[in-house]
Amino acid sequence: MDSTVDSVGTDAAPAARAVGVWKVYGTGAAEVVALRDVDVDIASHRFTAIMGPSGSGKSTLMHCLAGLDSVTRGEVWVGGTRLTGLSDAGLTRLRRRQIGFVFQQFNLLPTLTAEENILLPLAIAGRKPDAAWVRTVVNAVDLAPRLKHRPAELSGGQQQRVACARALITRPDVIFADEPTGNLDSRSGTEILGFLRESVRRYGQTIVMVTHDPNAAAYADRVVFLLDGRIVRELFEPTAERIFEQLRHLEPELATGAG
Ligand SMILES: Nc1ncnc2c1ncn2[C@@H]1O[C@H](COP(=O)(O)OP(=O)(O)OP(=O)(O)O)[C@@H](O)[C@H]1O
Repeated sequence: MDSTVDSVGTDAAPAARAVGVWKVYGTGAAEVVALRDVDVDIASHRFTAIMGPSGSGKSTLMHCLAGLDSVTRGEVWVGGTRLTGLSDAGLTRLRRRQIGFVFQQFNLLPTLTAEENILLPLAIAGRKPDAAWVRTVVNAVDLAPRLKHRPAELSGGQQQRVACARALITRPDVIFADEPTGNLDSRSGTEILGFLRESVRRYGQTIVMVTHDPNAAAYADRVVFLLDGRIVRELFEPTAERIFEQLRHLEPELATGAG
């Protein structure tokens, strides 16, 4: 495990925060409380993983932190901006400028080349690419020979590397990665996790990743565990073994299966 980052504590202001966040879906008999009074600070220049059993609220928390979903009560901040209360246009602007996304399904535009996909967030924001930074990012994901290829001509791992480069190209306050290795074989998954880890260490990127996989979460500086909409534990400088141990307490059926 790369431990060049001193992962416990940082002087920088959090890159994102949830303060007393509740998320309730539906009403009456159909009501589901997905988040219950969640407080979390996402440290800047750190890699944070969110774990927990299915239905515990991981995706909901990520979507609320990223401004993709509204909260029922409480506040969400990204950088110095309070998301709660922003108009739809304001939220869209903030997502474009301050947030990057990596999805399980890659979500590349099929008609664009790898290079065009990578540069798309800059094009949408009307920003000129910084040639040196583009080169750095493309080399970091080892895609230089594939830039003119379309997604259908790339392997899953290569497509996810394009998606990572696209997320990094604007140097956002936070990159949110939703099961980024969920659709990849283990070798490609390891490459992606190595790249995410490196982007924190070398470029000071902030990353939040939802994952079910203890081996993936072990790349993070910190793992936050959700259960039934609440944050119940956290681990700093985690190992896969310690993460698995925590999950065994949260998921009794996993313990039975493992025993
Ligand atoms: N749009 C929605 N409408 C109603 N209920 C929802 C909606 N989205 C999520 N939920 C419910 O909120 C709870 C939390 O869901 P969420 O998807 O955040 O969990 P998760 O931990 O990401 O699960 P998984 O690991 O299975 O993806 C679940 O009970 C889920 O059924």
